[in-house]
Amino acid sequence: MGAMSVRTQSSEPSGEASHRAGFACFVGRPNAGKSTLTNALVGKKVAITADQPQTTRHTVRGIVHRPDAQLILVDTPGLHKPRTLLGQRLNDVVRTTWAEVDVIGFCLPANEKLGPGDRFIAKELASIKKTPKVAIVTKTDLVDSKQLAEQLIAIDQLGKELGFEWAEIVPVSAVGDKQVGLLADLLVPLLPEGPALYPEGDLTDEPEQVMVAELIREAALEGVRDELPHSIAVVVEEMLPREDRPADRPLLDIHAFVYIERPSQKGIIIGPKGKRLKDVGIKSRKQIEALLGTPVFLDLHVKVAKDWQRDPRQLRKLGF
Ligand SMILES: Nc1nc2c(ncn2[C@@H]2O[C@H](COP(=O)(O)OP(=O)(O)OP(=O)(O)O)[C@@H](O)[C@H]2O)c(=O)[nH]1
Repeated sequence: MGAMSVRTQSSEPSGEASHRAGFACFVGRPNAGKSTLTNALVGKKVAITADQPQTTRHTVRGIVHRPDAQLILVDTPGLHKPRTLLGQRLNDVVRTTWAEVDVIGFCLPANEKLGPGDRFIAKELASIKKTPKVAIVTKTDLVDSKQLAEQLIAIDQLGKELGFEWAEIVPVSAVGDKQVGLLADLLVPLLPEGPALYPEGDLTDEPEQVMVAELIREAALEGVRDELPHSIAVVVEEMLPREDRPADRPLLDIHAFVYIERPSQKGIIIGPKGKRLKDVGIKSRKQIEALLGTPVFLDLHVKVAKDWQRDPRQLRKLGF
C-alpha cells in the first residue's frame, strides 16, 4: 500500500458514490397529501410488515429503490390521526418513534393557510431535536406562484418561531408529478450511509391479496394498537371483478375477514354502531384503490378465531 491520504472533510470525493439507506416518515394533518406523495414516490410497491427487519417497529408504507440509496417510508403510530393527537397530549411512544426515523417530512398543503393543527405538529417536531425536518409544501398545482411564495415564507417563519431550521423546504405536486424526484434527491443525503435494508424483489413480488390484507390490517390496527397489539389477522377471501359492469366503469369486489382472538375485542374493532369498522373500510378501500388502480367494493367481516396465534392450523389458514 502506498501513501494514502485520508479525507477528514465531509465532502465526498466526486464520482465515488456511497450508498445510503434509512427511514423517513411523512407527518401532517389529515388530507395534507401524505399518502398521495408516498404513492408518487414509490409507485405501487407496498411492503409487507411481516418481512420487516428488526431495525424498525414502524409500518413500511413503501420503499424508494435507487442505485445510490434506499429510502424507506414508514408510518408512525398515531400520526394518521392528528385529531386524537390534538385532543390529547402526544404520548411518549409517538415521540420516540419520530425520533427513530432518519428524517421527518412535514407535509403542508400549498393551498391552505397554516392552521392550529400544523402548529401543533410543528411544535412537537421542534422537540425532536436530532432528526432533520424537511418541510414539504404539497399540492402546488393548486396555487399560483405568489401564493406558493407566501406559503414558503410562512413555513420558514414557523421554523424560526419554534427555534429550528428546516433541513429543506420543498414544494411538490404529487398529482402533477412536479419535483417529486427532487424531493427524493433532497431526502437521500439526510440518510445514513449503509447498504440496502430490504431486498428489492421482496416488495414487488407479493401477491395482491396479501398486500390488500395488509392494508386492511393496518387500518384496523390504527388507534387501537395498544389494546390489540398483535391480535388482528386479515384474510382476503375473494377478489372478483363485478359482473355486468361496462368496461369503463369496472368495480372490484373484495371480501375480507378481520380475525380477532377474543369476542371481547369485537367491540373495539367495530366501534359504537359499527362506526369504527366503517371508517376502517373507507380508509383501506381508498388505499386499495390507489394500489390496484381500480374502484373497489370492500366487504369486511369481523370473526373470532380463538387463540389463533397459538394454533398452528388456524395460523396456516390465516396465511402465516
Ligand atoms: N391537486 C392535488 N391534490 C392532491 C395532491 N396530493 C394529494 N392531493 C389530494 O388531497 C387529498 C388528500 O390526499 P391524501 O394523500 O389522502 O392525504 P393524507 O395526508 O394521506 O390524508 P390522511 O390519510 O387523512 O392523513 C386527496 O383528495 C388527494 O387527491 C396534489 O399534489 N395535487
